[in-house]
Amino acid sequence: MVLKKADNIKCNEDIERERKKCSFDPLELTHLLDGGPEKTRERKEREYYFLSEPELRDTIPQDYLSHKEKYEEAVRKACTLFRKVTQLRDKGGDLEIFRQTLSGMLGSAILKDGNPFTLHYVMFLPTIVGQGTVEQQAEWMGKAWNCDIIGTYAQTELGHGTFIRGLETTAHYDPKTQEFILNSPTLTSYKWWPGGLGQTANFAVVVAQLHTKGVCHGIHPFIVQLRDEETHKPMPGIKIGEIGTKLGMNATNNGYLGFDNVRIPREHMLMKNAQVLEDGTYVKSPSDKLTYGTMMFVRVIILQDMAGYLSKATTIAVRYSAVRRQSELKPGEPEPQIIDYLTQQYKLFPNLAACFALRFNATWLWNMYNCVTAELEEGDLDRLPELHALSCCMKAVCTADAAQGVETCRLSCGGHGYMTCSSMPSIYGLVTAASTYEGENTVLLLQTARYLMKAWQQAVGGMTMTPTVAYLKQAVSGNNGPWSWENTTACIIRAYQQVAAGKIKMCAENMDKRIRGGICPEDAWNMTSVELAQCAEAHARAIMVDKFVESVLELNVSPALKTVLTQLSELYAVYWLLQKSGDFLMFSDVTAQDIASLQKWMEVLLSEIRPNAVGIVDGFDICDEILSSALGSYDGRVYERLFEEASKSPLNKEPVNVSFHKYLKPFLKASL
Ligand SMILES: Cc1cc2nc3c(=O)[nH]c(=O)nc-3n(C[C@H](O)[C@H](O)[C@H](O)COP(=O)(O)OP(=O)(O)OC[C@H]3O[C@@H](n4cnc5c(N)ncnc54)[C@H](O)[C@@H]3O)c2cc1C
Repeated sequence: MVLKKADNIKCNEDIERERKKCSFDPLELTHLLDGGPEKTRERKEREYYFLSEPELRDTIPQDYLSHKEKYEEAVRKACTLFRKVTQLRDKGGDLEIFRQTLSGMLGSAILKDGNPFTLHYVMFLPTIVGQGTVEQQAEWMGKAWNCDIIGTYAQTELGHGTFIRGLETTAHYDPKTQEFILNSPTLTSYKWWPGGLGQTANFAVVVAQLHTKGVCHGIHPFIVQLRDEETHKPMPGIKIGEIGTKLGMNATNNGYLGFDNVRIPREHMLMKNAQVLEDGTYVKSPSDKLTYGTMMFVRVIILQDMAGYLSKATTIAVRYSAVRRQSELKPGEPEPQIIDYLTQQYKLFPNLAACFALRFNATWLWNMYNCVTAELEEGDLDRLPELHALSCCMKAVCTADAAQGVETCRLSCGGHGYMTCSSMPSIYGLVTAASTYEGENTVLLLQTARYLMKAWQQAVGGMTMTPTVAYLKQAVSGNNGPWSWENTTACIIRAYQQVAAGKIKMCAENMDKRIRGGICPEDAWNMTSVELAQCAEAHARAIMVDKFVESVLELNVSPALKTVLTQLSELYAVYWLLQKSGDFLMFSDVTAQDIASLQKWMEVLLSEIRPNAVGIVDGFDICDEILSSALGSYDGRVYERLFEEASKSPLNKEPVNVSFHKYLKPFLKASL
């Protein structure tokens, strides 16, 4: 399909019939998701501006390129892309252009296997803003913003990713020259993973252990020049390269980096928080937590991206399921559309619902992030732990659910979902990486659990609780009020909170028992950590269900759309309850009979959503160029497109491949 839907496109008949069945206006949904008709128009204009640019199109599918060619193509496209982005920005465009073209749907349509410039915008620039002094910002921001330099963020090392205090790169201050000397003392101290580091970036924010006056003050960020600005050759003492091929994101140019007595001026340490004075005196940061700022910002963006990628996967899977006919439901009758199998609906619709859950929760967390940062500017750090705990567990649950969701969507497309031209493999590659980067998911859940353990103690001690853990008070008092189960979201939300509180309480008790039994707190923590990670997940699910339901309730949309969104929020709530039914039976007032009636409710919801499924994904309004999928295009011409894609294989360009003469024929004729 083209960027603008032409009237003369001949669509597959089944998909056309689906569109006629829709009970609401998909355009209203599009406007809601974009934030209004004007925003939709702006987005589409932007998509047209970029996607109609011939230089940004693939001449042959990327999968047929070598690793080196993929990278070179990615750099070519990234330069064209950001030239166009800069032109738009200079005409008064807002920051949303960067979001859309970097990590958003548009960006992943143009650079399908990752963008070697992403780290420059997503980590290098924000770190300078977040951790640089006003003078440092004045010096570096202009250069970085105008792409006079390209930066990356080098934190992870070969030996340490999660445990950043264990990083081994050193930065020793030399007061005589007022320079830091950077070194990689061991093999495991080599930086490993930073995007764009391999052959693209010429500068980096490097995280290293700061030593001054013979004392190590822990990790701090430094701006380091990696490559000469003219020749792009590595600077003296810099050992640099690319780490090799990966499951996905093969064009992001992830790199390694080592230092051999690399000297940088004192002013290159980012000193908004901690400082080193000329004579080497160390001035501590007012709060260690200030350095969390950039990380949290990125996590919120990750949530928004997960919602986008899952919307892409569900659009492909739902449209394909409407076109595909297979087997028979009743003997002798025509083959049904596979979307009519309840098991298929069970694969697709909870993921359709999750797209909205992720979106609404990303917006909610974004608003909270903005409030807390405003409070931070005023010196008020009170809500920082709550925000940090939320961003950790929500990032973990959303990325894990999105990866599982994309994989389920791929499976729902049968064999054709395994083809790269379905786009499912590349979407999965992008999404599953997010479970590891920006905080490994289990580790993040355990960070939230640490907060929840403290919150539990506060609730037990009768202290005032912040809103997102206020439900613990009820669990402490044991006063649940009069209770009879009804199949309503209000009841379900309460049950989710009971589960989270029950699991948190159980962890606190198990920790306590172990410690009282003579086990040291650290070992008790490790021994309880499976349950601790699960209690953080339960907390995230309680929040996500609550915020999804609340967001839909507050929407000012037509009754027809409201009904659909309500069904989706109910499905999301019921689906996850049934997935975790053991927990609900153990910790909430839900009984076995209630589970049976909830199962029925879920089946009803699946059948209610069924006629609107294609309308809902049409409402996501992801154009064919962005979907880039033979299975998911608007016109539903799946089989024609699969053939078109196969014809692009270089192997089909010649009737007989050279290997026949070289190997196959001698083998066949050898009379073994
Ligand atoms: C696609 C991609 C892009 C990346 N980009 C960058 C980048 O631009 N810049 C950068 O600096 N880094 C980057 N990284 C690195 C990334 O930040 C790390 O991989 C991540 O922080 C996890 O660290 P690790 O790989 O050392 O895993 P590990 O920490 O070694 O984790 C391995 C296992 O150990 C477990 N584990 C570790 N610690 C604990 C604990 N305390 N308790 C319980 N279990 C634990 C984990 O749960 C996991 O199962 C990238 C990674 C990927 C995959």
